[in-house]
Amino acid sequence: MNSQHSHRIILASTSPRRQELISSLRIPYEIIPSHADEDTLEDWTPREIVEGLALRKAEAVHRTCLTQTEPSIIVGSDTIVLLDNQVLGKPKDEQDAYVMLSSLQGKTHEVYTGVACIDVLTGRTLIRHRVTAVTMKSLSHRKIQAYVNSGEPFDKAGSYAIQGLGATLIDSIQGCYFNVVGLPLSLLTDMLSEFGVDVL
Ligand SMILES: Cc1cn([C@H]2C[C@H](O)[C@@H](COP(=O)(O)OP(=O)(O)OP(=O)(O)O)O2)c(=O)[nH]c1=O
Repeated sequence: MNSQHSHRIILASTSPRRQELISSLRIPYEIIPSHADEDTLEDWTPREIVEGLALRKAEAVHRTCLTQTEPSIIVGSDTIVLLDNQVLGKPKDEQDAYVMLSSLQGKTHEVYTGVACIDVLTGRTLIRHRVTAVTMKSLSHRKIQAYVNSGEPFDKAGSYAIQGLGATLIDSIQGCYFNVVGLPLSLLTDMLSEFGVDVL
């Protein structure tokens, strides 16, 4: 085994975007989808939501790996959009996606992503988050409806995907792009490094 990659990475996620992003790190990994519930309390701050849910996803997978003897790091992650102190998750339906995009257009919002890493053998846990500011262009009703009709908003926090057709809706961002897509690679590699796993 390469000493750089002394641990296998276990991504606790069903998100195809996160799977694609982690594969770009070129380290050995496997996917174990986490089916943790995503309920949160009313008084949680955005940071508490994304860090709490990232940890819950990683812990749910950790419970299934307790007998494992191979050194591994479990990675859980959660993304929300915050506009004027209001949390926007995934849209429930087309109407919900339309309303979210109408409120986001022409304004700057924040995307929070939490990342939790658990060392399977020792239980050592690190939890962090990143924030990226995203400014959306002013959009006509026709454009918003056309984007909703594309089907892309579903399954995406805030009802858009910056990595897809949604790129055409964005004016600018400040901060990590990968944080918006759902897995801040620069933060994650810093965290992995603290476990002795160096990507480069
Ligand atoms: C803002 C934005 C979000 N998203 C996605 C990333 C996440 O998959 C999703 C937020 O939902 P999450 O609940 O964070 O993740 P998930 O349910 O898709 O996957 P899992 O919990 O199994 O890891 O929104 C984009 O793909 N592009 C974007 O531009």
